Amino acid sequence: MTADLFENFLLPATAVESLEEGATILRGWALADAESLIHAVQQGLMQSALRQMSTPGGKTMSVAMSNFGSWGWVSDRQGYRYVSKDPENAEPWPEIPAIILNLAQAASKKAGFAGFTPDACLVNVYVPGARMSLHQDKDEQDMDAPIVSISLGLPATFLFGGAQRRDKVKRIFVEHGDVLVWGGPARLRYHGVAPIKPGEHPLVGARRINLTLRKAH
Ligand SMILES: O=C(O)CCC(=O)C(=O)O
Ligand SMILES: [Fe+2]
Repeated sequence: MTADLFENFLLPATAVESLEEGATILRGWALADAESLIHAVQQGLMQSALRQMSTPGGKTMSVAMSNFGSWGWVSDRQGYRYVSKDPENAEPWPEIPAIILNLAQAASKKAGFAGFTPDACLVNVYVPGARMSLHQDKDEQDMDAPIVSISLGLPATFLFGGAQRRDKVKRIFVEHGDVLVWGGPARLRYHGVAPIKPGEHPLVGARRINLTLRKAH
């Protein structure tokens, strides 16, 4: 019996799927750390609570959000931007928990982007019915840095489009523990999330949690 038969015995399987040049799905990459990640998110949210922001056009977003890191993404009547303090409490955003930072850095390296140093972690919480319409992530200063997106809780259909809004969209089923990385030639791809289907996840209930790590500055 060979040793390598047991080499990865205790590690959950991670399958690496290439979506296109610069875009990778790491299936199950966050699975082993999921409980610790969720715990870290809950801790951070005690300091900077979830809130439903409004779009520049005045609509309330269906996704509830908060941020960890030196910079937090916000939206209001003035537009989209990164700010260093939580407008709700005028305090700096909580630090990015080490477990989240380490995982994002390992994932980006695995996907071909070594040296990723995110300074912003957007926390998106979806309840069934919540969605995110097609958009580009373009409020960051450094387009050389990739985006790492961690999915926890209820599954979702991630919409991954092209360089133009009208381009064909791939529908990607993402579930608890999956990590998406996109950067380089794929950095400005349109993307979004289809309405979350009703369901119950054993760790987080009727919710999907998404952590999006970026380098804002
Ligand atoms: O929830 C997701 O998977 C995507 C979130 C996203 O695209 C964003 O926050 O910019
Ligand atoms: Fe996005």
